[in-house]
Amino acid sequence: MPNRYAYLGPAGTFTEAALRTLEPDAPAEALVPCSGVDAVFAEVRSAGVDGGVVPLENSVEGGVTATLAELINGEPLLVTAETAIPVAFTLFARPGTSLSDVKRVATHPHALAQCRGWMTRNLPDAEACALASTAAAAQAVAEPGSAYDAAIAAGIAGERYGLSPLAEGIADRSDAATRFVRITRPGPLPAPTGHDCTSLVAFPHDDRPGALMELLNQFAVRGVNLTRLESRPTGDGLGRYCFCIDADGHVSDPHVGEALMGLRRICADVRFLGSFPRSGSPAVTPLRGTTAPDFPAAERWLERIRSGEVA
Ligand SMILES: O=C(O)C(=O)C[C@]1(C(=O)O)C=C[C@@H](O)C=C1
Repeated sequence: MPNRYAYLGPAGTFTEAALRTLEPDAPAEALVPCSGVDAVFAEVRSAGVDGGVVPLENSVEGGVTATLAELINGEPLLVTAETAIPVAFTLFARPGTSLSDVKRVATHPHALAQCRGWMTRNLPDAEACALASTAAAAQAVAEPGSAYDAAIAAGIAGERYGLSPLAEGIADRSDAATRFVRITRPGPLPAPTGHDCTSLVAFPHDDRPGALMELLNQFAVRGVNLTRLESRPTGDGLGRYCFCIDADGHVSDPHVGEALMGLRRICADVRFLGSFPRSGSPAVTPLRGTTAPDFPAAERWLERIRSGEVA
């Protein structure tokens, strides 16, 4: 039996495209469309599938709240892979519709945010309606007697649901990309590749001067490069935040391991989300004294002086 993967559906979402990139050999019957990000997490947690793929962040609109909330507060899961794919949007309608007929536009809130400029210029009076995904919007527009006149979706979704393009390339930024992650139940970590990302959430003890700097210092002094820092409310009241952090390196790398231990000592809690191969640009050059071999070398030196050897 091939591994089965849940994804934010229906067929034709950017998430499906990401899943096909991550699992190119998975047969169509192994891909399980879900109606929302929370449903993907639920399928993975209940072992209905072997893994799931969800959007994590967009280069224009930022973090995907539903995914972050599940990763931060839900029953712990592991991130085991990532991919970033370019996203471009088309306005689709039922054949025969013209732009002047469009009064209600359905799409995903992240897609709407990326096309806001075009919408303001071209459809200033249209009502925007939030649906669970761009493909769900295209599917809804295609239904007979639909409550919507048009959908903002990926080219592939419009084709799949038999819609006609009214305007292509309507995103405010033509170079936008969304990062997707594969989630699984806790288990063995992906092996280090030398080009990895470690993802975690740090919960500081309390609000005081220098708390965030102290947290960041755990990485800085060990030469661990951070590629993402996002503060999210913990839900425990205004001003209470946790920090979502992505760092270069694998938790089995000595310098990453030391940074995580330092973080664990100074934080109320640290949730490890995973170490997985990084997609995209290579890591920055490590600073002197912070390359991977520098750490075991210093440890051996400490052992020698502790055992009375003259160093
Ligand atoms: O609706 C989709 O097609 C999705 O895969 C979701 C999603 C998102 O959540 O950001 C993915 C990429 C785009 O940025 C817009 C929507």
